[in-house]
Amino acid sequence: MATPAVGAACLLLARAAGAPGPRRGGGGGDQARPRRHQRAVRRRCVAELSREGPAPRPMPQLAPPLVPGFLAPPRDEPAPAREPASTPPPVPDDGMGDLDLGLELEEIAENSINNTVVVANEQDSKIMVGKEQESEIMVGKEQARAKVTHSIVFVTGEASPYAKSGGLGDVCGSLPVALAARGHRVMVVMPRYLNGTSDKNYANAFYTEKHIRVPCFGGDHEVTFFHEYRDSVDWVFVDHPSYHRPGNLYGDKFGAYGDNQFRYTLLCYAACEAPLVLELGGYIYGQNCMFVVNDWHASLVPVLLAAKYRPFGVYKDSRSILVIHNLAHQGVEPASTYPDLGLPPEWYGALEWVFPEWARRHALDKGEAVNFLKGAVVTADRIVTVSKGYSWEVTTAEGGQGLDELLSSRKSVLNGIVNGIDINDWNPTTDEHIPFHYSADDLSGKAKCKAALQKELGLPIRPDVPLIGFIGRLDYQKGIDLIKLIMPNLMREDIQFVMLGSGDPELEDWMRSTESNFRDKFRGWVGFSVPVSHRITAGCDILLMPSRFEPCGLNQLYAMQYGTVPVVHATGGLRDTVENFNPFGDNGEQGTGWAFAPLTTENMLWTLRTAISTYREHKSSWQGLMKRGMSKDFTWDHAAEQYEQIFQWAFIDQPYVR
Ligand SMILES: Nc1ncnc2c1ncn2[C@@H]1O[C@H](COP(=O)(O)OP(=O)(O)O[C@H]2O[C@H](CO)[C@@H](O)[C@H](O)[C@H]2O)[C@@H](O)[C@H]1O
Ligand SMILES: OC[C@H]1O[C@H](O[C@H]2[C@H](O)[C@@H](O)[C@@H](O[C@H]3[C@H](O)[C@@H](O)[C@@H](O)O[C@@H]3CO)O[C@@H]2CO)[C@H](O)[C@@H](O)[C@@H]1O
Repeated sequence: MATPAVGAACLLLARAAGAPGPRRGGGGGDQARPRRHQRAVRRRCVAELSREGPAPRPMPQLAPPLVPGFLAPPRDEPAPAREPASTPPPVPDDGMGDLDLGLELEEIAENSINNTVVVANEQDSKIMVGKEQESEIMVGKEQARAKVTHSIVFVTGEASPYAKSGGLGDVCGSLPVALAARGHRVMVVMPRYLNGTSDKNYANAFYTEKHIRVPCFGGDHEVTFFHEYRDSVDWVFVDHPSYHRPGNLYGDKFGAYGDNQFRYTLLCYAACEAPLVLELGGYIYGQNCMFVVNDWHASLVPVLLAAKYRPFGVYKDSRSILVIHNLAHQGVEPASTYPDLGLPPEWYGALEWVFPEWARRHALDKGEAVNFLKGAVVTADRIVTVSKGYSWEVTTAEGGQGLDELLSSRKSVLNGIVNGIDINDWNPTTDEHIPFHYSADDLSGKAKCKAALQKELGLPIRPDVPLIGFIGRLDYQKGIDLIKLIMPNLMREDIQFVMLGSGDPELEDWMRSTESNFRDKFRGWVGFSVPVSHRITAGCDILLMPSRFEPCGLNQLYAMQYGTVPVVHATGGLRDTVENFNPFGDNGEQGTGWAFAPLTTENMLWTLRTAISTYREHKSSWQGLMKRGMSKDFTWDHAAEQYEQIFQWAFIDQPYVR
């Protein structure tokens, strides 16, 4: 396996336009120090590594005795009071089999290799995974099982329904459930955000009585763990006062929180400890885990595994996979913050990031920074992007946001897997947020959803007018400024347009003013509302997504599932998932929407007009587009199977070590 040396990864990496930068003075502080320091410690490190290391920690057993994590406080310390629980926490399925079915723990242990349970055949598979799960995913379809199961630890800044700011929350809320349904033992570690709007979402999570002290940012910071077992997944919530604040997950109206680096450093340390210290359903997860680290918030995990655990013999048999949902957010802060992270000085090179001269703020700015995501690109055992198209784009100067050279150097371990959708949440035959249900066989409910949406929004109720929708974060990525440019032209057409989004305040204001200028045609719903997003997806005829780049995109998948025809910029996951309409295909009409390129206002307008005239003048073609989209299988099971292949490859290779 290509495991680039950290030193070799100290490239001078250009920051592409739009890539995140340090918020304080272009690197700030004493910027020369880390590099000098790094050279000195690298020399020291070589000497140290050639000496005999400390005695390895005992490997954990399948059953207790437990191996406490490094950061667990001494056992005689008083534990904080247990949060009163109205009902006892449910007993999780340990993923190791239902002992009532006749298997003894020892027998399972004998069958296990590296803590993975090898399933010989379908019959065994039913036994080994224990209780049959009543997941709704299984409705109408037998649940497929993994051939080899693992202990999987997802680490993420958000997971639906607990906390969601966008697509990352959707994926981390449903992929773990899909993997658990296939027989894996799955834990998700994320912050316990309180004092925002989501407190009630954590109501069933109970205090575990475990607390650890994280040595970083000049002190020992106590974090505690809460736990909920739901949908066969162990949802673990890391609790710390810095996660308890009004505003959204990552910032408030003044911008991103200044201490995000601290908040997600805590999360990463806690995630490394959780499998060692938490007895969930009576068992720890132990040291043979598959860490799935998502985006920059979780990116310190593979660095910690390599720098702070493996040198002491811990997590030697674990592997880590970095899942890149969006390269636009990398967690970049001034180089002077490196000592705050509690990492050995010699690991500075793994996170080192140097801005090109043009991106520096003043003549004395050396552009030195630390970059969390880069640290994971260097140290993760494998890398996954959320579509195949994006896995190529990130290796190009245009799409790599400054990490393209490094990602190219890791091509042999880089794959793309298109996201799935949670059909328990996003299903027009059962959706609890929409007023009428429908399917490809009977679309009458969709027409009723459209009328209900028009009524709800105060638009004229007209069945034949094309209703176009947009849903998304109001961010440069999503190309809303281009929608803004075509709006005067579009408003001359006999159409209706509804936008749901929040983010950039200028775009929010533009949505409000466009609504007041075109009261019979345009609605701008400023804010974040999951129910409204469902009703727009069901009620619209067309969904517009002119994203500049889109690692995967979920709204176009939801749209197709709901018979809403997507019109998208052919980029990343949008190009991978939306098939261009072709009225003259080999077997008749083909395609599920329109994917246009290049991304220009003329092209977008022209494509939208083509879609509008197809809607108006070619009703049967339109029905074909709707039905082909609705018949696509975007369920998570397919993606989950592909993730299993990545797990297998990761375990075949040696883990990252220096
Ligand atoms: N105002 C609002 N109200 C209610 N719901 C709203 C909303 N704004 C957005 N949403 C919801 O947030 C999600 C957005 O998901 P996307 O995948 O389209 O984009 P996002 O850029 O957030 O995700 C990133 O991660 C995902 C997951 O990997 C990738 O698909 C994507 O390309 C990448 O940019 C959808 O569920 C959408 O309905
Ligand atoms: O699910 C939606 C996206 O959520 C994540 O993106 C967030 C990002 O990780 C946060 O750091 C933050 O981004 C701020 C950025 O750090 C800051 O420099 C400035 O540009 O403002 C940004 C917005 O506050 O918020 C992002 C969500 O808005 C996740 O990483 C993405 O993959 C998801 O697309």
